[in-house]
Amino acid sequence: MSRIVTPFNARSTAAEVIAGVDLSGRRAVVTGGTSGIGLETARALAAAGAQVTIAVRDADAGERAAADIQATTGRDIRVAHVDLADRTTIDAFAAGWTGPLHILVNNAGIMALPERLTTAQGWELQFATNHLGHAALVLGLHDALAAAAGARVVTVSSSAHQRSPVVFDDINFDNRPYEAWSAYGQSKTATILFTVAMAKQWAADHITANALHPGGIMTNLQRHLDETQLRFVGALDEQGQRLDVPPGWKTPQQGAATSVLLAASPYVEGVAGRYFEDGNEAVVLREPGDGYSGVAPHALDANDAARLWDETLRLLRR
Ligand SMILES: NC(=O)c1ccc[n+]([C@@H]2O[C@H](COP(=O)([O-])OP(=O)(O)OC[C@H]3O[C@@H](n4cnc5c(N)ncnc54)[C@H](O)[C@@H]3O)[C@@H](O)[C@H]2O)c1
Repeated sequence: MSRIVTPFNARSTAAEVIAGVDLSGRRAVVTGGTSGIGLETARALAAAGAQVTIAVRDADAGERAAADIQATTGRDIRVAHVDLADRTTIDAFAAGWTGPLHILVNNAGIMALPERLTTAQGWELQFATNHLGHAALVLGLHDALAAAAGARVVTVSSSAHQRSPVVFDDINFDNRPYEAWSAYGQSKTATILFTVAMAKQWAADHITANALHPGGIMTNLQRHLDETQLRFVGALDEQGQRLDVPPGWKTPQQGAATSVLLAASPYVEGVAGRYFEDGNEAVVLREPGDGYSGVAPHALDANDAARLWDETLRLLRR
């Protein structure tokens, strides 16, 4: 399998990646479309003509985001209530969806919670939100995706997947000390493994699935980082103020570019089960890596992907 290379790079914006693409008549769902990368992803898809629904936890924030996108694109945006840590809202949204769904962007996420929090089911919150919630959503929307005959599922992972494989024997940190980055990393590895499995499981339905790292983008995501951590990643100026775009980081419009590429670009037509960054397929690393670029072998392992698919279905049946 040769590596997919496009004309785009780390500096490309969502608007540049989607220029010339007409999404009229296509329907798209973007989770977490209220801020950061999701907001810019929804905006770019809407600007290209798609009928976009943002699936959001906070309805007021959703309405504000929809008004913002409408003001810049002239397109109506639908807002749906979906809390990815609350199964009932996911199931209600999926059950209420009618007709084909052409694009699903699993974008919402939480990062590096300083303490171990769990859902009502006892699932560690980052695993529950970043992976299980999206898995329930994707599975609930399967028939709508299949009906689109060529649907694309795009999942926003992170280079932080390099920090941990899925620890199948103790996913919820019941028997090991909780560590924020291991928990986030595990959840993001799960999103890639699930993508690999989905691409295989649903190939006959003409549904493609790919995952990505968006780059470093200063958003609400970093709200759990303390000053030391923010300083370590270069996110503060000399006065200790957060920089909008620290050196080497991206703007939200650049951060949305790889999501939009995978959601709509002809450059990746038919491509499935792969992991991208900076608009191109990432290099597969020999070992987990430095946490910045490339994809770790533990995130593409076919056996772990099949195991996670089965384990996810089992957990969601509970
Ligand atoms: N910003 C970065 O540097 C960076 C780097 C790597 C990966 N990512 C990933 O990019 C994605 C988008 O993050 P962002 O940087 O735009 O952050 P953000 O905080 O601005 O956006 C995250 C979105 O997810 C939503 N969300 C969180 N929990 C939710 C829940 N339970 N149900 C529904 N929605 C929920 C939030 O409301 C928000 O709209 C995340 O998956 C994140 O892990 C971001």
